Amino acid sequence: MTSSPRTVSLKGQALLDTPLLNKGTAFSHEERTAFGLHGRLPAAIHSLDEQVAQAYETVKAKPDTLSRHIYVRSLQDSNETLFYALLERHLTEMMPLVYTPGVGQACLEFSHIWQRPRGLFIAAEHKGHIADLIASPDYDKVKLIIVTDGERILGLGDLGANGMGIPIGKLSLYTACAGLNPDMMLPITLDVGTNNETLRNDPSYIGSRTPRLRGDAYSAFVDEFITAITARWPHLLLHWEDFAGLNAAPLLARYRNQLLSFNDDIQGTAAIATAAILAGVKAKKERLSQQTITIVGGGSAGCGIADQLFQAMLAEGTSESDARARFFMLDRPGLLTNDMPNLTEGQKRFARPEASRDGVGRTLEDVVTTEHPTILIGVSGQAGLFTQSLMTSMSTHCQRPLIFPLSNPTSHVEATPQDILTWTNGQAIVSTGSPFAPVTINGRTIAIDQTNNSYIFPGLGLGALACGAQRISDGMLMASAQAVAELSPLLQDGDNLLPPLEDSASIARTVARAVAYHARDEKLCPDFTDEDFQNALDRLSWTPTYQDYQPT
Ligand SMILES: O=C([O-])CC(=O)C(=O)O
Ligand SMILES: [Mg+2]
Repeated sequence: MTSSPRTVSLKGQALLDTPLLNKGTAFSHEERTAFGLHGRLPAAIHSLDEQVAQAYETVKAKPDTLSRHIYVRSLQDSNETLFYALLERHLTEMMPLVYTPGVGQACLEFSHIWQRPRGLFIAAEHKGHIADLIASPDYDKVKLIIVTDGERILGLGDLGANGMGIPIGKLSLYTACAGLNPDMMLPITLDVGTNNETLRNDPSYIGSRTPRLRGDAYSAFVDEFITAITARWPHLLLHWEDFAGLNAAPLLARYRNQLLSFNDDIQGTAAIATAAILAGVKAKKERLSQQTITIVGGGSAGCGIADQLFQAMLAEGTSESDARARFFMLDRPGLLTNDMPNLTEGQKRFARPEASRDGVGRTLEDVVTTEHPTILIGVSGQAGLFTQSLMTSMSTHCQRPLIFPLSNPTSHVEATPQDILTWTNGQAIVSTGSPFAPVTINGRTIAIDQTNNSYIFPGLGLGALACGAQRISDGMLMASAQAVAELSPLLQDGDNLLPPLEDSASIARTVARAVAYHARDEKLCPDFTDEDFQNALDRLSWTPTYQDYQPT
């Protein structure tokens, strides 16, 4: 308990129903008297530590991931201090529940497990009235929004309004990892319909049962949303999440200079993949521009990763044409080539100059056996794509190939780390997007790195908000990648590419600092001193502890 009591105006049930103020059984006898809580609460009085210990036991006793997810989410909706204390103290165990893979399952079941509103569902029928939806004083403190339209939820595809689980889960990591105050966050789902027939036919589906808005109607809707939020919160950070490939990059390009915003799947994923690869390449005492990089999946993540690795090669002094030649990008038609119709702008940048066979490109097997990639990245959403023969081929041509099956959640991974390490006889440096248990191979136990944008976005957001940046530049993202790369245990004789997740708080601070100082160098924010920056971090920060309350 802190010494200076907080003045609280709510009383009775209203106080217990406010998750950021509720303490449950931790209300003291005096507080129960002052706020009319006697009888509304059972007799026992517990400390936060006791509550966390009890909640932890309850989580462990649940039979499966979904029930654990439902339980921890119910804590968030009833007592956020307890929820975040639990997350912070058991981060590596709790993250897979509130985040991938648990959140993937929760999104699949979202309509069935939905109990209490959190965040905003802005539906197509609200067109013309979006400003009214956000006018409430309830939203006065908002500084950070994660928005999705639910069309590409992890590797699970179009989940419509069920995708709301993702902004909720990702926002909780801003607090659990970077310490951002949860009272400044708002998860938003743009419910523009869904093309998922199964959902539309599910009587319990909570979203709009219409086909997705497309074309001009979609653009006008998002435009109204952006106009409304920038008028309401001029200093907002908007984090775009899990939009489908056809919209993700165009939306980012359209708005990234209009407001402080980034797309986590394109830029956050790219930054962490770059961090892990830079660390791996440096540990092998090689240069990035010497690598041959195969990326399977030409969606937002694949194109984002290619762009950022390309920039990192240029920074090594390589020419544009030499750098481009290092990339092989594959998608559904196989190796992407210039002559293919309907390539996205991002794919065009990495399509190869050779001719396809009537729109069909070379297979992944062909590319691996003939081009001898040293780095293989899977962002395809297709489980099992990295076969044994492919992995053997990778390790035949490269002593220590970097193999990153990054698709989420776990069920969509291109190959499990266990299989990859077995098939390559422990030669591969493996990193996944979702969490995996350590693998023992040839008597050596290897912890599997999670090359997930959760290493980047909490610190990126914290840094950008703290320095008051006007926008998020490519340079700020590269600074975040370099900051994480420098923390790599592999560079200090450790086994892993990335620092452990338990260090998330200090990683987020390091990333925040790198991002903010880079923004200052680029003159994207007002000048600041170290002390200003520290004060700004403190103003944005929150720790899950209980304060004493006194009534107004
Ligand atoms: O949510 C995650 O774990 C990473 C991510 O952004 C995605 O897979 O879309
Ligand atoms: Mg995502």
